[in-house]
Amino acid sequence: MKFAVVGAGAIGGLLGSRLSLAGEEVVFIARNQNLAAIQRNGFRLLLEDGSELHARQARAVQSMAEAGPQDVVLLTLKAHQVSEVLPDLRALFGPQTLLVSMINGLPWWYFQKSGGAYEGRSLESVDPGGLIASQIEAERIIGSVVYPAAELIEPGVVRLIEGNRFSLGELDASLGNPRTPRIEALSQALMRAGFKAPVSKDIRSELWVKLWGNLCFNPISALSHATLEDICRFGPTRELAAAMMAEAQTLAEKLGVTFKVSIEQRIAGAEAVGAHKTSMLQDLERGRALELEALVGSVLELGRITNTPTPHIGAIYAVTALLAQTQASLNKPR
Ligand SMILES: NC(=O)C1=CN([C@@H]2O[C@H](COP(=O)(O)OP(=O)(O)OC[C@H]3O[C@@H](n4cnc5c(N)ncnc54)[C@H](OP(=O)(O)O)[C@@H]3O)[C@@H](O)[C@H]2O)C=CC1
Ligand SMILES: CC(C)(CO)C(=O)C(=O)O
Repeated sequence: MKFAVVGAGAIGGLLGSRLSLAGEEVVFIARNQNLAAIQRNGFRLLLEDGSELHARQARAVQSMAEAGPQDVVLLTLKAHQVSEVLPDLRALFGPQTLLVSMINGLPWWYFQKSGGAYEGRSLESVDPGGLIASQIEAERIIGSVVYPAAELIEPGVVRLIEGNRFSLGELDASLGNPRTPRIEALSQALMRAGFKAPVSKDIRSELWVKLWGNLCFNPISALSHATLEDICRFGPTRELAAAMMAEAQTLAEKLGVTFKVSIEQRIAGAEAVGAHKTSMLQDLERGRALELEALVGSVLELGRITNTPTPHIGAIYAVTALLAQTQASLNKPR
């Protein structure tokens, strides 16, 4: 299969390098030093056991028009970066091209093909004016939940910290056939590349269990510079995280989401990850934009839509948004 990886960073690099080594035809859409490094030396993947894989055959181009139509587009950008690639993205689309959204947080497509009371509604917090939804047909989209932790440690080099699972789901799985031929083929390709790629009957509920942790641990870590372990072991922040998760669970259940684990179990899972900095803290420390709207702003938006009080989430959002604003002004070229 022909794969284009749009976002040749930690997650995109992990996926693209292993797919390339498994014999798939992979092209990274990259830029700047990352583009030069991949063109010069392919993509290197450092595994948890210290071993290394080297995807020498992987191509990298800056222009999506140069890459041309693909079988699958893996969208592995940060949530706030999606809108900037829209003008060129359609060059990758053929009539049957799939787009797999491999991004943390509530996605722009959340209410597309959902069959619920909010069918087709766009989320202003992550897709202002519905621009993304207008450029990417819902029929192309496969939802995914990203579980591995990885880091782009230098251009063209990704270090895998832990994990190898990417859940997949048709957006209308709950309305019809969750195991379509196209999602089965995608799952098989990812499994041939060494990943776990289960096909979910309810990708939105699985997405929420991941988001349940991200919406609290990521902003709290950015505000405190603490790791997941620190946050879970310090009583007041453990209680704050639990309060935020309870608010989120109330509003999500109004939307038909089912949580298969308890708040305490989810917190225990985060604590088990250990002394790991969340991606939001890593972005803050590197002076990069934060995925605050996708992880927290979008949840507040759903709270308003469902008329659910979210005081703890709102308070943490306010302070983190100010932090992001302050950081942006400090990073502006003088
Ligand atoms: N890393 C992790 O451990 C985890 C990440 N996730 C999620 O996965 C998603 C991807 O995260 P991650 O891989 O860490 O992010 P990275 O920042 O490592 O990768 C994003 C890549 O996209 C590139 N990019 C951004 N805009 C463009 C553009 N217009 N044209 C070409 N390239 C572009 C960036 O290049 P440049 O550097 O030049 O900006 C960067 O290489 C996020 O939603 C994240 O929250 C989920 C679980 C864990
Ligand atoms: C790595 C992990 C799971 C920690 O919350 C994550 O999703 C993130 O950092 O964004």
